[in-house]
Amino acid sequence: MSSSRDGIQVVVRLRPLNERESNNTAARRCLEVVDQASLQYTGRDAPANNHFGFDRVYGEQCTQEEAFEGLTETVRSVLQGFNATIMAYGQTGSGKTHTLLGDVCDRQQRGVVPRAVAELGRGIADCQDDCQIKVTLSVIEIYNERIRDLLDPAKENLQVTHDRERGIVVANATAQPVANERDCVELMQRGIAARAVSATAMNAGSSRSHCVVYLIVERAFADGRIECGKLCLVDLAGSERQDKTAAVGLTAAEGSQINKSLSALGNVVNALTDPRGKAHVPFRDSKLTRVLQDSLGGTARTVIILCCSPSLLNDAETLSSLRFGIRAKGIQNSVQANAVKRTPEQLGKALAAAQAEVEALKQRLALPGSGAGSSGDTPSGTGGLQNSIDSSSGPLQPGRALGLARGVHKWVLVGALQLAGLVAYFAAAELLGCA
Ligand SMILES: Nc1ncnc2c1ncn2[C@@H]1O[C@H](COP(=O)(O)OP(=O)(O)OP(=O)(O)O)[C@@H](O)[C@H]1O
Repeated sequence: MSSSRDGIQVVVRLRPLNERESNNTAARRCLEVVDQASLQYTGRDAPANNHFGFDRVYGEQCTQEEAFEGLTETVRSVLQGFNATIMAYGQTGSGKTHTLLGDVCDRQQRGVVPRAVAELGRGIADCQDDCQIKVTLSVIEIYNERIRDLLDPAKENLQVTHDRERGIVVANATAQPVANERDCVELMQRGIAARAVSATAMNAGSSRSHCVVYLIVERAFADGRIECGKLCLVDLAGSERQDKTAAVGLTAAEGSQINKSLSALGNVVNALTDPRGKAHVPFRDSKLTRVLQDSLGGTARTVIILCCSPSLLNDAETLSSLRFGIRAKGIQNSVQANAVKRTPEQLGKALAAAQAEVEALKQRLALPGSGAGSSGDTPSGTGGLQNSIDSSSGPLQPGRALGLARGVHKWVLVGALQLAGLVAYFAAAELLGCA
């Protein structure tokens, strides 16, 4: 299966100053947009080079529609069997939930998630392939290191597993089939309403959990193949300083869990971009990083939306988000489509074909004069493989050329035999459901 090395895309979105920030006498700004792909940090403790470049920078006047425009290709790739992740990152109150969800019922104000649902709907309508398409929706939250199913909140300690056809998944999370955009939006609203939210001094509707919406698209073809793509939309809880949020009791405890999982995320990003390479990547240090394992350094197309406050009151947090984003931009994913799932009939056919190949190769190895069964002093054994070696190897001595070809011929045949055996093994294992 082919894959391409793709850097994680990082875009920045500035939110407008809020009332408290614009009323504050010290309400100066810490960020200036320079152009569509860069900005300047003008806050305190500015680094020597205070220009930061990203894949795209959206200023305070950016509409929800504009914020989504650059994401359509990523969303549509799910219809070709890719995994894609769109994740909002930033301090508390910086606009993550506004960007990802917005006002789900308002066409102007709806955010990335409902727009992605609509985009998938358009992609399905445009699809020319002869296939049946099924879309399922799951909504989960990671709250205090436990994964809760927001479509069935009684399920509250779900586990993360790896699945061959879909990559990293939350096992046993409700995956509700959805027939149209309206179904999907209604269900999403139900899930989001069950999410843990509290009021803090920084945000009246502060999310106390990381929320992940999964849209899984399965395309079943007439020949039995099933292609599966997964769109993972992540609204992270925001990092917060207890002195600023004025959180106490449960809200403070939640804040410390949020910070802990975000620092695990930072550690994963640091390990993946360690210039010395080969660092251990601590994905298992938190549920959040485990859920994001195929999005960070894995096979998914990933876009991070850095949400930032441009107010000087939040300069330290904004600078920290910019630094996180620059680091994350250095992560390389090996983007590749998911494994195609096959029906038992198809697997049976693959198994029979592999067995036939094994038999044919065994017979060929046993044939006198094949040049592969013995140490190779038979005069023939000059198949297509040898011809290609002879012609590509230049003016070799005849004896040497023949010896080399015989050796290679033997090992290629043995290798092919082993490969065919492996194909047969995996086909049988998958057929029996134990792969
Ligand atoms: N681009 C924007 N335009 C207008 N209002 C915005 C924008 N971004 C955020 N807001 C407003 O700012 C407030 C905080 O935003 P939001 O709840 O999205 O922050 P958050 O980053 O999700 O915070 P938390 O991490 O605490 O959940 C909300 O009232 C939201 O409507």
